[in-house]
Amino acid sequence: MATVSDEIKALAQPDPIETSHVDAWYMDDSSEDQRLPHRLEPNEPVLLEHLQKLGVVYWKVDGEEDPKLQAIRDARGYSYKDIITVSPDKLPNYEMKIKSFFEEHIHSDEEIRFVLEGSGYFDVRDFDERWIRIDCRKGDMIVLPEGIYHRFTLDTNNYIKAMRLFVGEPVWTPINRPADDHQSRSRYQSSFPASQSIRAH
Ligand SMILES: CSCCC(=O)/C(O)=C/O
Ligand SMILES: [Fe+2]
Repeated sequence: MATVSDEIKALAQPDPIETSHVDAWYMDDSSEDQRLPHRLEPNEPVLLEHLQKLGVVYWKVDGEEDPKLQAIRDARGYSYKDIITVSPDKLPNYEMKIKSFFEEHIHSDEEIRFVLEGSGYFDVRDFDERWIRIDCRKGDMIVLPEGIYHRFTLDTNNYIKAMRLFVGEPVWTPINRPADDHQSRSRYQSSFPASQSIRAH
C-alpha cells in the first residue's frame, strides 16, 4: 500500500517528458536587445529530454496552493523561500541587477525558481557551448543545477514575479565565467559527463 511519503515522492518527481511542455530553443548570436526571443530561423527547438541531460529539472505547478509545490519542497529539502519581483519599478538597483543576472555565471548551489506572474528567459549553455533559451512563465518551476553556466533576462514584458527556493540559508552570489576551476563546475562536469565529451567550437 502506498504511504503518504510515497505519494509526496511521486508528486515531486520531475514532470514526465511525454506530457510536459517546455518552450526552449537554440539562440541566434545577434547582439540585438537581450529581451527579444533570439530564435534561429528556422526555429531549432530543444526538448525537455535534452534539458534533463543538462541537469535542468522542470515542473508545471498550479499556483502556490498546489500540493505539488509542498511535495517538491519536502522531497528536495527546500526549506527557504522568498519572492523576487524583477521589473524597472519594483526591483531596487534594477539596472545593476539586470546586468548582473545576464552575465554568464554559475552558482555553488542549485538555482530554483517558481514563476508566479509574468515571464522571462533562463539561458543555459549546452554541452557544445551553444546557448539554449528557456521561456519561463506563470506556473513554470525550474531548477538549474549547481555549476551550470547560465544567465537570466526579462523578456519585452519587463516583468516577472518568482518564488526563490533554497536548501538552508540562501547564497545568491553569482560566480562569473570563467569559473572552470571552481569546484561546483567540476562537480557539474562529473555529474553530467556528456559535458566533457563534446568540445566547444
Ligand atoms: C526570476 S529570478 C531573477 C534571476 C536570478 O535570480 C538569478 O540568480 C539569475 O541567475
Ligand atoms: Fe544565476
